[in-house]
Amino acid sequence: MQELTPKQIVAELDKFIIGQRQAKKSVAIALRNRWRSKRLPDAIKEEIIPKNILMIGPTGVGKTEIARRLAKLVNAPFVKVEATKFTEIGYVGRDVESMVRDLVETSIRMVKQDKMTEVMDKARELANERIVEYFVPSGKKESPRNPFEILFAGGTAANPSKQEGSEEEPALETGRKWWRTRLESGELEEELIEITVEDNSQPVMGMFAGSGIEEMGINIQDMLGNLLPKKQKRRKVSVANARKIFIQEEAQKLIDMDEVTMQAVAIAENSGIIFLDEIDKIAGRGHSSGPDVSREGVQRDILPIVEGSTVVTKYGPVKTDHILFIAAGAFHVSKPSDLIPELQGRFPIRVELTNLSKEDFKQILTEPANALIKQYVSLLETEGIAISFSEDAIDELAETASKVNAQTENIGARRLHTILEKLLEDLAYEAPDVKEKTVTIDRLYVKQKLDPIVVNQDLSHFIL
Ligand SMILES: Nc1ncnc2c1ncn2[C@@H]1O[C@H](COP(=O)(O)OP(=O)(O)OP(=O)(O)O)[C@@H](O)[C@H]1O
Repeated sequence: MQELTPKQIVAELDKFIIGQRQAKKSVAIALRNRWRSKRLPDAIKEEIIPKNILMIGPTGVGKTEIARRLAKLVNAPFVKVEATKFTEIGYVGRDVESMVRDLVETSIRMVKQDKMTEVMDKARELANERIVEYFVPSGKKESPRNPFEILFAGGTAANPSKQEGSEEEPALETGRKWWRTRLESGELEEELIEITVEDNSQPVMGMFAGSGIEEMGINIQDMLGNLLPKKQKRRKVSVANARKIFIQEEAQKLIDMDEVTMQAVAIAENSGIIFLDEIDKIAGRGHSSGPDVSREGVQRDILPIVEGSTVVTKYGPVKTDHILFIAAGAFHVSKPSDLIPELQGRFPIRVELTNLSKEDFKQILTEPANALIKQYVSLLETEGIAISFSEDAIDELAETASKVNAQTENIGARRLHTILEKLLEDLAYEAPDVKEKTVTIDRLYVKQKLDPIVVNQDLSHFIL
C-alpha cells in the first residue's frame, strides 16, 4: 500500500474525477509524504508534523469524491464528518472525538472483512460439514435428526447410512459421504432443515441512554453481551441459507479478533483519513448567540485531535498524530483566515477547486468509470432496453445543468443527478412494458422532457 507515486495517484483519480488537477496533486503529495515520513529515522519522524489539507470550493465540485477515492485507492479507512454537527444543541465537547472512534470502527470493519475473505474457503468447508452432520449426526454438533425423515419429506433416494449388516462406524462414514456428494451436487439447496442460531434480538438497555456513556464509545450491550449467556433459538431454513449462516459463524470463529483489533488500530492511526466537511461554517471567533455551541469552541475542541492526541475508544487508545485530515468548505462568507490561528496552521496545504464548466459536465456525464450515463445504460439493460445518447443530447444535458445551476442554486455536478433522473423518469417507469427495446436519446428528446421545467423557474426549484 501507498507505494504509488504522486503521478500514479493522480492518474488513478483521473479515472473518476474530471478536472480539479491541483486538488488531486495536493492529496497525492500528502499521501506520498506520509509514506516518506514512515521511512525516516524515529527521531526526525517525530519532528515532522504531518501536513493536512484544506480544500476550498463550492458544493458539488468533487471535494469529497477526491478524498473518498484517494482512500479507496490505497485501501485506507475513511470517514466524513460535518463540522457543523458539533455546533448543534446537545453537543458536549467530547463528541468531536467520535470522528476518531468512527474511523477505528471503519478500520475494524475493513480488516475483519479481509480476514473473513481469507478464511472463507475453510469456513465453507466447515459449514458444509455441519450440514452433513445434521443429516448424519455423529452425536457431536448440530442437533440430531433422523436421516430418514428427510427421505420421506423430500422423497429422495434411499439412504445407505443404514445398510443392513454393516458396522456402525463405516456405515456412518458411508452415509456422510453420500450426503456430502448430494450436497456438493447442489440438489439439497432447497431442503428445509432445523438449525440452532444465536438470538440477536437485544434486551432493552434504555436505562443507560442519555447517561453519556455512549459518548465514550463504550457500548453497554457489548460489555454485557459477553457476560450474559447467548440466547439461542431453533429455526427452519433451507440448506442454502443454513450454509450462509454457518459460514458466517465459522469464519467468525476462525479469525482472531485480538489480531484484527491490533491491526485495525494501527491502520487507522497510520493511514486513516478524516474528511471534515463544512469547516467554513465553524470559522469565526467569539461566541455566537443562542443555544448553539460557539463556533470557536468547536474549533478548540477539534484542535487537539488534529494536532495529535490520544482518543480512548473501545478498541483501546488511538493516537491521532498521523491521521490525515482533509478539511473542506465553500468559504463563501467566511475565509480560512477566520479560523483560529492554531487550526489554520494545521492545514497548511490549501487548494482551490474550481466551478465546473459545461465542458466538465459533458465529461462527467460520460467519462468516469462510474459515469452517470453508464449507470443508467446498465440499469435499463436489465430490462432488455438499450438506450444510447447522441452527442447533442449530452451537450444539451450539460447546457441544461449549467443553466439551472445559474438560475436556482449552484449545486455543481449534483445537478446532473437530478436532471438525468427527471429525463429518464418516464422511461424507467415504462421500461418493463415498452415494446420498443432500443431508445436513442437526442437533443430533441432532452428538450421535450426538460425544457418545460427549466423555463418555469418555480418548477425547477422543486424538480431539478
Ligand atoms: N469533478 C468531478 N468529476 C466527476 N464527478 C464529480 C465531480 N465533482 C462532483 N462530482 C460528482 O458530484 C457528486 C457530488 O460531489 P462531491 O460529493 O465531491 O461534492 P463536494 O465538492 O464534496 O461538495 P460538498 O462539500 O457539498 O459535499 C458526486 O456524486 C461526484 O461524483
